Amino acid sequence: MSGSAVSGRVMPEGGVPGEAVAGKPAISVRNLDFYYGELKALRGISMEFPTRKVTGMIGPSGCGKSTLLRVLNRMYDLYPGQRATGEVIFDGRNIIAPGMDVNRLRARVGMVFQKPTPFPMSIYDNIAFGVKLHETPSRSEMEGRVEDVLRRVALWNEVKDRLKASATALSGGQQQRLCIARTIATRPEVVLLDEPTSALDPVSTARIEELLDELKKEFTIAIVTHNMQQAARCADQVAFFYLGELVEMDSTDRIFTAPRETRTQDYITGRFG
Ligand SMILES: Nc1ncnc2c1ncn2[C@@H]1O[C@H](COP(=O)(O)OP(=O)(O)OP(=O)(O)O)[C@@H](O)[C@H]1O
Repeated sequence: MSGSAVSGRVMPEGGVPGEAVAGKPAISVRNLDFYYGELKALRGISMEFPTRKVTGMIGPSGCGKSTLLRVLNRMYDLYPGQRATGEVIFDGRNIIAPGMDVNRLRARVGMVFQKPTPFPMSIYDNIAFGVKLHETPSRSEMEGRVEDVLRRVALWNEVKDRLKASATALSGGQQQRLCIARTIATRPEVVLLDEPTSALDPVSTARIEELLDELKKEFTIAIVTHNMQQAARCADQVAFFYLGELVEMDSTDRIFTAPRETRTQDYITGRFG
């Protein structure tokens, strides 16, 4: 076995999980703990999210995957009693330290949720709304931006004649693509996706997965999924979590063909979870 055991966790040769996948990290997590009141939901997480790669996050229900995503753009700040310690370095700064402009952070580290969550407004305004929070583009620039992001999520042809219609009238798959368009419209560096296809049919799921392949040319992506095939298809590296700990993270091939840890092997072969 290559790699070294650190605190009961197996790391790739030479250091922090994530370094096995080449490239400069967009986000580096160091010794992160997270608490919901008294409950410690994340324990000593250290990992890298390589730039313009897809990091898949897997593990049984309650192991802390969504919690980690919520730390990466400080979504937890909205809830009293929730706190993080350690370091999450993004663009040279520890984003969980006080003094961070969290609104700006959330534009740079965008999030897409499990259930499509379009705002109750038009398709056009769903995209324009977030952009206007951070920029003041001219009307024609905004129109160009809306068209561009709708094309990139392969929704333009379906909606170009009804941009002023309500987004809530779209199908679930269309709504999720709109939510991804809305997220990338603020030109983030990182896109976080929390089980983005679990509420969608197989055709819509396939379209979102194709889209991820396109998006990773431009964005660093972290995706939580319960679907092993999806992780295998989409991710460059996969992190397996169990009871709030990062058990193992490595290239997707390695995790699915030769995991170092028995718990990872048991999970990916369906023995628990
Ligand atoms: N708002 C909350 N208040 C208190 N505890 C919470 C809260 N949200 C999550 N937890 C707890 O934190 C732990 C991690 O939960 P989290 O939702 O991150 O897991 P998960 O791996 O994303 O699970 P799932 O796959 O079911 O979405 C669990 O023990 C959960 O019960």
